[in-house]
Amino acid sequence: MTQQLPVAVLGANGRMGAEAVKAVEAAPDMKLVAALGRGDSLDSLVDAGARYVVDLTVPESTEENVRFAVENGMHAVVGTTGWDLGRLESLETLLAGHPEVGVLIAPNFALGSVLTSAFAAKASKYFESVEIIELHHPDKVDAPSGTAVRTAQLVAAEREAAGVGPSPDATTTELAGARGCEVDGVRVHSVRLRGLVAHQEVLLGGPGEQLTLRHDSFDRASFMPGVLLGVRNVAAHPGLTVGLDGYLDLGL
Ligand SMILES: NC(=O)C1=CN([C@@H]2O[C@H](COP(=O)(O)OP(=O)(O)OC[C@H]3O[C@@H](n4cnc5c(N)ncnc54)[C@H](O)[C@@H]3O)[C@@H](O)[C@H]2O)C=CC1
Ligand SMILES: O=C(O)C1=N[C@H](C(=O)O)C[C@H](O)C1
Repeated sequence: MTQQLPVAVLGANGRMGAEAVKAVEAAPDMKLVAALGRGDSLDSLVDAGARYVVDLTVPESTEENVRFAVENGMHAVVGTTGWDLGRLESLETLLAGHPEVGVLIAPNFALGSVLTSAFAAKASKYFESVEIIELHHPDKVDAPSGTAVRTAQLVAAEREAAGVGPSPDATTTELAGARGCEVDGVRVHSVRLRGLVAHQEVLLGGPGEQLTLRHDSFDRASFMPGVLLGVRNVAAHPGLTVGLDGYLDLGL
């Protein structure tokens, strides 16, 4: 058997981290060498011989964690939200000094979600209107979701390239928040409801018709194949990759 990939999970006591620990332990080509929770020292990653770091922590911690990984030559697979343009630019600058290291920032590890975002972006230039509704469990600390932000960015880029204007909207009077927030000109609405896990709808509207693209993660098991795929591929993709689609051949 080929050598197992030495993997560390950060945020190991969280909802996603606990699931990732189980997934890595069950993967025959990986060895879990560290499982860190809040307050644990990052130096223990070096002592444990980690070569791959899976970050599933919180927006306040993830940047420092990834910086530590990169500076110590470890590849990072990151599911944590909060990676805005400024953070991504700083990370790219850091990675330029460590050209052998790969980092994957994956707003969503579920294959169905990645496909939904890609399909939505492709379809969006054929419709006058587009809005996104993301629906999550009420323990989520950030809104809108990272997935919705990423989807809106992909949609906006595709529409701009095709010369499609903004979605029509005659609203002149609004109770604050009634029309959601705007990401790159695309309206995003966030629902938080007990019982939900992670769900998203992209609504596309044209005269007399509507196309709805919906993805549902009913269980965090849905994210694990993507986490493992990320670990298996990150070393072969030095530098920064945003979105699991960067490792897939979607042919779109
Ligand atoms: N990319 C994807 O497919 C998915 C991404 N997420 C994102 O992953 C992140 C985690 O989500 P959940 O597991 O639901 O949150 P959670 O709150 O259950 O878990 C986060 C854990 O990280 C720990 N933590 C905070 N700072 C830390 C540090 N410096 N080192 C080690 N551990 C630290 C916390 O104590 C907590 O146990 C969120 O940003 C969420 O949006 C969640 C689901 C899927
Ligand atoms: O916090 C969550 O639960 C999730 N976070 C990610 C996001 O913000 O998009 C991925 C998924 O939606 C679940």
